[in-house]
Amino acid sequence: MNSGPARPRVGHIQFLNCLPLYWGLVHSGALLDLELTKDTPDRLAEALVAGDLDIGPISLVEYLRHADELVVLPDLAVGSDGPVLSVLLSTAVPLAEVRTVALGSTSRTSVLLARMLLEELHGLTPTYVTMPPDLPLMLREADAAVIIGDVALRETYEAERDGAAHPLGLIDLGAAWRDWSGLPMVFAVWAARRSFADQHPGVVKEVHDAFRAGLDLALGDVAAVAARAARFEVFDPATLARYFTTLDFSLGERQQAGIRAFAARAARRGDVPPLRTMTFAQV
Ligand SMILES: C=C(O[C@@H]1C=C(C(=O)O)C=C[C@H]1O)C(=O)O
Repeated sequence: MNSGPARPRVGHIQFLNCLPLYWGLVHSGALLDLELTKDTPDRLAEALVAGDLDIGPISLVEYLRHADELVVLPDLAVGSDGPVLSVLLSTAVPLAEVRTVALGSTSRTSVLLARMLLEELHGLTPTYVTMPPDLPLMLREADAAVIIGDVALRETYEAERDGAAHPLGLIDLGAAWRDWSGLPMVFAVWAARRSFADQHPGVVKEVHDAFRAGLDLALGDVAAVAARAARFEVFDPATLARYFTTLDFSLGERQQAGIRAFAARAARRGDVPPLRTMTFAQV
């Protein structure tokens, strides 16, 4: 039997932030044409850079570190233009007294954003420790913690529910970035390995089309996506619907300006090489 061409190896962030994309792939049937790997953002970035994945989401900082090996898929990102709800600096002491910060190990971009804000905006010089994303454990070791994804979304909603009784301070880093820079924050983009895109431009276009169409499908029916997702999540449908519509999945001019502003700051600190140009996949 002829083995036929292999399915593209595609990454998927196993956080609620990417559930609308997954819904779209399921409903369009495009999922059948992909070999999908679900994982945390840190591991997906590592796999894409190592060549174990062909296409996938990549934390912005890891993209900036490997921009020469990657091409960006247009019109797709995980970001926010203001509050994001799921990227937090959580504090157990007043901000000015923060001396130690635990950085969640699944994040590359939000942890750097938090460091920039603490050091450059607030003039603090804390010491940092990287830890698994477990907030109570992190705050046992440090005065503050940076968390992303579902863990952070839960903390946002508990803080809203508790009001003044909530024991922790909370800074939404999407909101903090916009206040500081005036721009949207892009936490992750989708990219293909440049060598894969050169060899299989049609496949990259197909995957991009499937993502974009799937996302439009999901965002066009957010109530249904939220209701279905709520069956197996701790969040209620209204909470999920609000989250899915707060996230900014676009990668337009303002989002790209946000990327350039973040990249310039990160490069100035020596955390990433200077960004020359963002090369987009031909789709
Ligand atoms: C908005 C989010 O965006 C993310 C944040 C990332 C990071 O900080 O490195 C990476 C991928 C995205 O999942 C989130 O996870 O809540």
